[in-house]
Amino acid sequence: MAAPIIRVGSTDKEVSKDLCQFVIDKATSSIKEKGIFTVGVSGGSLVKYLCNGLPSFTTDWTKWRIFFCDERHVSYDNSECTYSLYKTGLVDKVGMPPENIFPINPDLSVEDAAVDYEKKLRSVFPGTDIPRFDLLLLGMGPDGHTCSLFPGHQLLEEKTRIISPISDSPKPPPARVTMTYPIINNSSCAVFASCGEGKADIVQRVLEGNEDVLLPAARVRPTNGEVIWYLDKGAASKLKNI
Ligand SMILES: O=C(O)[C@H](O)[C@@H](O)[C@H](O)[C@H](O)COP(=O)(O)O
Repeated sequence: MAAPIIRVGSTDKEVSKDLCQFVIDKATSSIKEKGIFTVGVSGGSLVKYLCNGLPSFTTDWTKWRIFFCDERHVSYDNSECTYSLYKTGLVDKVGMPPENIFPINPDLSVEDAAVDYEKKLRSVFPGTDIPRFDLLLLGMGPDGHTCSLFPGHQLLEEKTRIISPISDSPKPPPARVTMTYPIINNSSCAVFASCGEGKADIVQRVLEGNEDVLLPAARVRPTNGEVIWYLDKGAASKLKNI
């Protein structure tokens, strides 16, 4: 895999604008090429970056298929529910058909919700052993986690399941459903967005560190794909090689 591409904006607002432009360009080329755009989104600050920027763009929203790189296993009316944040912040705003976004079912147990979600996901990628997303949009926590894949967790070693439950997430809430590396590293393009000086240390460790135990975000290395980092000046402030 080629080295990650790093794009630095002066503020988080500029990161949001540049990131959304990139997402729209990806969608445009995927829709032109295949008639569909498959994208995975994450929670946390990424919700703000995408929902503040994407609604102002023109695209054929009917051709989008939005999945979740991870989701908290909480009811839809819980403020922690990532799906509900995108439903109100993007889907309803742009008039996207609600059937084009695929939530995790909070009424099932976390294990059954993961199985149910994988079935829904595979229905959009018929005939493929491991679905290949056009784009995965990721965040990274201060400990280097991404999706709901946390340092030292046995899920980092998952080699067969593409979607897995987790019930001991160190980042609350504890119960979640997450993509695993087999599907993440089969994507065409994985994009991280991180802003703020609080992320500077972990960004430097992930992008320039040579730690023998790779941090979860550093393990995102699509076999036939690219990794792009959208950072603001604060998050990039400790990088030496840019
Ligand atoms: O739902 C979640 O909790 C996320 O998917 C999680 O992986 C998030 O992306 C990181 O924790 C970074 O979050 P921030 O960008 O808000 O620090």
